[in-house]
Amino acid sequence: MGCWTTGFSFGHLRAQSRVSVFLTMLLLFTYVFYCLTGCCDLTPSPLYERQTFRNKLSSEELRGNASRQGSVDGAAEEEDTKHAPSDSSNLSMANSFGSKELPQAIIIGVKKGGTRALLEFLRVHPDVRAVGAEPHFFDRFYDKGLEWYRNLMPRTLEGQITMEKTPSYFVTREAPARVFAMSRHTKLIVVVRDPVTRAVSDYTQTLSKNPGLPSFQNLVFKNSTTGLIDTSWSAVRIGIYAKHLENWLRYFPLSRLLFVSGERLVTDPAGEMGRVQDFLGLKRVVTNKHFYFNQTKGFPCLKKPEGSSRPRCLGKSKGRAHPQIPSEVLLRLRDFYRPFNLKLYQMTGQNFGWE
Ligand SMILES: Nc1ncnc2c1ncn2[C@@H]1O[C@H](COP(=O)(O)OS(=O)(=O)O)[C@@H](OP(=O)(O)O)[C@H]1O
Repeated sequence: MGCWTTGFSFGHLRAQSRVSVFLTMLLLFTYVFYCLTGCCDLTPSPLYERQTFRNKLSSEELRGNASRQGSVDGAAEEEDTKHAPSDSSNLSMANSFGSKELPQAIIIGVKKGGTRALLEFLRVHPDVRAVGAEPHFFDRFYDKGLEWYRNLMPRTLEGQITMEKTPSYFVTREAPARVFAMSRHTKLIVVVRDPVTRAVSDYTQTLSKNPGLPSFQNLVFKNSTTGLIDTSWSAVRIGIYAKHLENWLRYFPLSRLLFVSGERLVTDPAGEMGRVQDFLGLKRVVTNKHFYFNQTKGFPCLKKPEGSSRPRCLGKSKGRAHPQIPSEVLLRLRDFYRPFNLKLYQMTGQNFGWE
């Protein structure tokens, strides 16, 4: 009886150790497989970075994103999770090679100019790696330091360009000095759009979040009888491009800046992309064959965006219908902007054709 009990215990123990060896092997195998698919980054970014970046920095973009299917406007981090399985594993692989670098080129503005479209079009280029969400480093999070900023960037290989877009940089007083302190060689891209349409687009976005907002005409005038425009309203202020540009030219020569026409980005995306690729010193890879005009959307869309095998347009928050604004209000605003527009044409040597 005693012998039987002892024999049983040994057998039991042997079985137990076999199970634990099996479990250890299984764990090891799973870990190795996990790493091979690029999911175990050896230099993981701090939890703060991941959470804050997703939840706070890009909240506007991510919020828009959550409700969309098959769109590319918003944080790429979120979008990547919506790709087909093969696409996402390719992306994980891509994310595990190379090193994180500070951006060599930044889309600094302007809000509602077409910055998302430009970034997504650029991401088609194999030599461009860009962070999808807006980091807001040079305006809101500068005190977090350059290392924090660099950690937000995707990994790049030799010869690839790191990019980001945060349209509010263009109108941030401190931004030029800060970007200059990072690198005087940073290439700066500004997508400009008719300031009147831009103001209406800006207003439309705010209205979509706050339906109780006063009317455009109520906000645009300081004094509606005299027709005095309220330049303290950000929707108006952002469109005084020449003023903001003066601020950048204190630090950067004009040759470091490229002005993209927001209008032509819609009517001739390949043409504008040609200029952008030249400016960035890239081969002209993104061409006409990458775009098609989507009649329903009313905008050019990508045949195959980065990491996807399906054509995709930007989401619902891009290309919204604008509310009807009385024509006399728009005319008054147009008069207001005219001298600033002419100044911009003179400063840049480009006529954007806004009447
Ligand atoms: N291809 C394509 N698809 C959709 N939308 C396009 C495209 N190209 C330019 N646009 C215009 O981009 C406007 C939004 O600009 P931004 O992306 O700079 O907006 S944001 O500042 O990031 O919120 C957006 O403004 P609204 O039309 O007022 O919504 C569009 O007119």
